[in-house]
Amino acid sequence: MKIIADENMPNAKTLFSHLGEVALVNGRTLTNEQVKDADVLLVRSVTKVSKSLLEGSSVRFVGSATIGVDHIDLDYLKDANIEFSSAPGCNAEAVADYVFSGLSYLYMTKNVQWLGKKIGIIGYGNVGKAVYARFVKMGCHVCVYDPFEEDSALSANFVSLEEILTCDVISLHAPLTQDGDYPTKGMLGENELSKLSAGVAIISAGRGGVIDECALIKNHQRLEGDIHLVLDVWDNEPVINQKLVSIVDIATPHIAGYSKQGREKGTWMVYQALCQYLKLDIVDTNINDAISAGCFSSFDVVVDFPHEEMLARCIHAIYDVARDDARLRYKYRENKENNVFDWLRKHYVERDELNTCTISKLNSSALTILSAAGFR
Ligand SMILES: NC(=O)c1ccc[n+]([C@@H]2O[C@H](COP(=O)([O-])OP(=O)(O)OC[C@H]3O[C@@H](n4cnc5c(N)ncnc54)[C@H](O)[C@@H]3O)[C@@H](O)[C@H]2O)c1
Ligand SMILES: O=C(O)[C@H](O)[C@H](O)COP(=O)(O)O
Repeated sequence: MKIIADENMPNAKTLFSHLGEVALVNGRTLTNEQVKDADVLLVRSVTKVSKSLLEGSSVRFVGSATIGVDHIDLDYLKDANIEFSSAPGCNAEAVADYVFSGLSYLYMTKNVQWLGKKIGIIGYGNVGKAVYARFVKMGCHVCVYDPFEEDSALSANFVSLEEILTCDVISLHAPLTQDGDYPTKGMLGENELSKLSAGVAIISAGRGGVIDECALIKNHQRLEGDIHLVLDVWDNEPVINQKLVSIVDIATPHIAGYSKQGREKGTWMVYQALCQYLKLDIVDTNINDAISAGCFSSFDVVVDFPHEEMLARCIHAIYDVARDDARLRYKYRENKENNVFDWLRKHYVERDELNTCTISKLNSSALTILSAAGFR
């Protein structure tokens, strides 16, 4: 069996080699010619999987080690009788870590107070739920907009999109969709963004294209810069709008989900799905062998800062979004070529999830808030 896998899929050779010959490829530039004689195709979000990529090939199984599936033509795969599996939820905790690291950055650099404030979440899937749960445990007033979930049995404080626009913090976790009843493409456009008040913080870690970037720049001007922006995802990646980069607080290259554990889990979930498809037992690799433990298993915090500062210091000890922002700005200054975005992603400096780390030696209210933030 021939397996083509994206070279940025961690552990792909280790996990899949016993099933067949594994060839690692650049997922962004993959061609029909390269996949022609493959049986299995394993991708990440940068590969557009469509008829033009697969027609005439022998591919029978496509796995995407990602949460988002907007790069996959699901209708085509169904019509062509090609099995598909993705990795729902694999990096949800990583994205939640990113959100709180971003807010902590805003607190430490601009004194943006968010604990106890009104928080709006767009999209109540695996990521939205993880983020929602953390904010609720921290005692924030949290609202969520998700037209597909509001009538379900799920309990959450569902509100309208208009209400979300009145929140102090807005965290975006909807997929990119172009059609259906509630397409997300441009869902935060001029009409919506013109309703934002000064001082709002927006974190965008779902997909580029959900926010209309021209309207965002325009409203940044309207609010005279009094809007705090943490952007991980962009329209037209990997070629991103440098004007927008220049006005946001944090600009990162689509790495919110790039914890070591989140990426490994993505590969692991696809591996499990392929074994199931092939009706094979999952060869004696259990999930604890496939997913790394963190580098710091615990640390003591003995100084009692105000909660936001204590949170920021602890979160940033494990993951500080500012380092990814600094790398992005530095690389774009040094090198104007278009491959900067993908280079940064390929050479990402690995980070652990907060949940790999235990914190001790604090009073109980401080410990409660840190465990709400994701620490063990
Ligand atoms: N930046 C990153 O590294 C990163 C990492 C993981 C996921 N993502 C993106 O985040 C998205 C969300 O991840 P997830 O795991 O929660 O996915 P999910 O599929 O579990 O949930 C998506 C939720 O969005 C809701 N939704 C759909 N259309 C909506 C609309 N118009 N308005 C509001 N909500 C809407 C759905 O009902 C669903 O509940 C993914 O689709 C992916 O594109 C990005
Ligand atoms: O949808 C996802 O899971 C994320 O956006 C994912 O982390 C993107 O990473 P990529 O597949 O582009 O490496």
